[in-house]
Amino acid sequence: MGKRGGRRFNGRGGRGGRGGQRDQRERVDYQEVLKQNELYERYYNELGVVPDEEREVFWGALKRDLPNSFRFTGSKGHAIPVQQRLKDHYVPEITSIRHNDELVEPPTPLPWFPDELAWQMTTPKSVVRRFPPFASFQKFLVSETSVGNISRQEAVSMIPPLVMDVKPGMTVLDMCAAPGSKAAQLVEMVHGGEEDRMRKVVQRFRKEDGKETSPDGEGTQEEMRDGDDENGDWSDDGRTTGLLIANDADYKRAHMLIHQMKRLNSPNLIVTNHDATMYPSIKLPSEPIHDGGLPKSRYLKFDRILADVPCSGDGTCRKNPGVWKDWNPGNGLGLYVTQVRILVRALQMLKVGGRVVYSTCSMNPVENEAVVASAIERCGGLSKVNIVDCSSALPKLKRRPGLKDWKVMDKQGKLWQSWLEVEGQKAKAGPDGLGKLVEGMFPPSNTSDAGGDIPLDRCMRVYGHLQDTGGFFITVLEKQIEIKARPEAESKKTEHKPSIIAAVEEIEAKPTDGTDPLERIDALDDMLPPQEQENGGGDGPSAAARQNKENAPTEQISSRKRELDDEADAEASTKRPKFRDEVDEAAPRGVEDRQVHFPPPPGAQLELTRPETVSAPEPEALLPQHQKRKNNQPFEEPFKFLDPNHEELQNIYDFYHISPRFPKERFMVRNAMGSPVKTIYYTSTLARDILTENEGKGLKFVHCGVKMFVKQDVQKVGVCKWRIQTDGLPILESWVGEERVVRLWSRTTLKKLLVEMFPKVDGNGWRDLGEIGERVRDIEMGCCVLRVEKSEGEDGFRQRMVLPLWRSLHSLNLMLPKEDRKAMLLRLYNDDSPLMDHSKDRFNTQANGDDTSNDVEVKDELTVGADEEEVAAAGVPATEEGALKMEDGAYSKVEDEAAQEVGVAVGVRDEEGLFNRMM
Ligand SMILES: C[S@@+](CC[C@H](N)C(=O)[O-])C[C@H]1O[C@@H](n2cnc3c(N)ncnc32)[C@H](O)[C@@H]1O
Repeated sequence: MGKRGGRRFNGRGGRGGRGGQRDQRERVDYQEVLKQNELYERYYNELGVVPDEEREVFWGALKRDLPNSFRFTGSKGHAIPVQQRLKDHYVPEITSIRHNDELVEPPTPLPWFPDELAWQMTTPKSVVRRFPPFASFQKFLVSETSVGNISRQEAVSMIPPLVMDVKPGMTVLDMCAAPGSKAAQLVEMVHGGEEDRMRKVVQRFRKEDGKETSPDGEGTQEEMRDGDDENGDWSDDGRTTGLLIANDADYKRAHMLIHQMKRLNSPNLIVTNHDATMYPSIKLPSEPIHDGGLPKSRYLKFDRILADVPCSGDGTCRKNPGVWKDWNPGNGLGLYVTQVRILVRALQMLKVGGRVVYSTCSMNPVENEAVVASAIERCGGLSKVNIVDCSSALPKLKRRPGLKDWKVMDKQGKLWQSWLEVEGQKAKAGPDGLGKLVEGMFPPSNTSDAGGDIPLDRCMRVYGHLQDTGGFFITVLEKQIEIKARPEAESKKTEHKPSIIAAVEEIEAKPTDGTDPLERIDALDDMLPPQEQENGGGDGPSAAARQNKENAPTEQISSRKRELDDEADAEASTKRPKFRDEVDEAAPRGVEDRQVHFPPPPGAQLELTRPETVSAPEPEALLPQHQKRKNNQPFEEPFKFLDPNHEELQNIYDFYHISPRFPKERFMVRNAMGSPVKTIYYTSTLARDILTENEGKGLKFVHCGVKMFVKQDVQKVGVCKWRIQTDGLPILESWVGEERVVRLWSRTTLKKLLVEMFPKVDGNGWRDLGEIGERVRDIEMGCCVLRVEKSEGEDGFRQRMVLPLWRSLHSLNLMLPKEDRKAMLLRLYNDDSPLMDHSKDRFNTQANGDDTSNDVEVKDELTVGADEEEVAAAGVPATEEGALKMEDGAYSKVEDEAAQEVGVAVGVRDEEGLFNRMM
């Protein structure tokens, strides 16, 4: 074991070939990778992370392919039917498949994940993709993944959110969140139980109002009383009042995160783009003043924080073969300082009694136990911050205790027992070669500044051989009382060296309007009672930031930055090749790309966040004034909240007969004028307060809000131009008046609506639409809500569903993207037959000259590939009257006589990625 040599890393992925240049994205078969790295193996063997007798199975597991794991996502109500389909249909099907003369092992639930909502499968992806008997299972996976019901996620990566103990209503921060698998879990937790609560509240409200129409007899007063005691978050009519702020320092990755999170449609999510080592304090509205004094500034503190920090990722070698090739001790050493800074900042922003979960997918104690111990020490010791004993959490998860003793390997591969030994060497031979080693990387002594023996054994280590997973490290920290973190300069254990990235970014981020972010940062102390402040309570982010700023005047920063860049370049974080087996057709490319664990050197990271690499920006001079970039940051449209009495909102409320009880002051738009031009978003109250209170103060908000209403053209005066967007429907539907609701009970009817786009309603068409025929014949044109109700019998549904429906002049249409229709057909009816588009029939009939209908012709090919620019070039605004709009798959065709006269079709892809057709 541990010998270098043998087969060279070659061929499809590795080095060699074309002038020695490595193609970063080339696919390599994991089996072909040489799984040897002398330093990597020697280090972990010397540390004794597992007992000698386990060594062989430990390394054996790390050299095997990682099973594929996935999670059913969304609310429970959403996830359970999809999970049920897997259990009832695909597991039995797979159990009977033979591959290479052996029965295939079907997917199995991860024993430690609640409610069997996460599964793992040992059959290689390549087999599932190519072996014909898997075809229908593969189709299921792809289709449910494409609509966001299944999310591929490494099993161990699911652990940190599970031990955070997030309750609905909590305020949660995910400091390093991209690409967002854990953030998705967290946002689901913030919304826990919301569906049930919201429905119960509506039913109670309707009963009180004498309008009870519940067809399924659910939500009796009895249940309501029981429910009131559960889950606690009833203050906003059952909607969750909690918040997740998901952050990533890399602008591009922050957008990857948005892409991942958007499909969860949470109004309780904000995405930010900051360096977590100096995450800015977020201002809250001041409390009302009663005694005539000055309003006191308030800043947000969090109930839960996840610090899933950038790390060397050496626990991911089962799926990132680059680890075998590139592992070197410098990777972990170089990250220690940033990791400590992120954790200390997390602890500063935490409420007393709150929890920070610190995690990495590295097995290296320098990135794990050493970081935890150093952060505790910097925050004032165990009386301030303690490690939570999680031995009773996730009882079926096999794990090992954190290390209390370890050695540190320097960049040359020499192992050091203790800091004393390093100091001895320094005294003898000078610091050469010891540059990265600092005292904090070594095990804390019992007499450490932590005020006692830090119970590092409460940290959790997960190894690959225990449950056939990757390696992972998780620690839960609890804040006992308010803290004032010791500046790094005073902490003899941490490297006394400014974070150049942090310092440069801080200076760049400084608002030009004269508001110094440090003032806000310092003002965090204002949240504390005076005596706690005197006792060292409250700390701004920026013990580190202040120190950096003080220590690093600009010239010094640039020269030191160059120096660090050089150092980091020398360490050359590895950009790994992409291996063939890692390609997942179902998952968005790059989302699971673990390259992040080999973060680029600091200088490169700065580069990554530069707007130039994000997209080719307009030359600054050509941009309208409100779009000029500030501080070299990419431009983000502002978040502007609508006046609750805005005429457009009033029209919407009137048309849909929305209950006045549904809040009106949470609607916003994303344009500088603050006018509802195209899309109206909905946010929670706390998200709104944060966005408005911090506007123009240097905070980099990059996403918030759920699309609730989208404007489109209509065929008749009086029809509301604002359709309800699928994203916001679950939040709003219960409050929409019966006047705009269509109810459906039969599976046969829904199937027809899913398979057929634009079924005819006029003439005798409505007669083919089953139990909804008369209702849709008579309902006013425009958008309405289709309620699929629970009912008994073979043709009934066991789950209720709500879908948006559009009634146009002659036809009807479910406003669902094609992938959603197909996924539902597969899940509910095991049907993957092609969809039928009746608007095309009408087009053909008209073309043959034997149709008298007024419908407007639709030709698919005219829209495909067209985008907004084309419309702009054609001089037709996207929402111009007379337009015929068509969504990509979600046809919301508006048949308009005026449009017919235009006679030219132009396709537009709007901001939702949907096609709008202009005629
Ligand atoms: C291990 S990944 C996070 C994975 C993520 N929690 C998930 O579950 O999908 C670390 C992330 O930290 C980000 N990052 C690196 N340095 C950072 C910093 N100083 N502040 C905030 N984010 C940082 C990287 O861009 C990367 O996306």
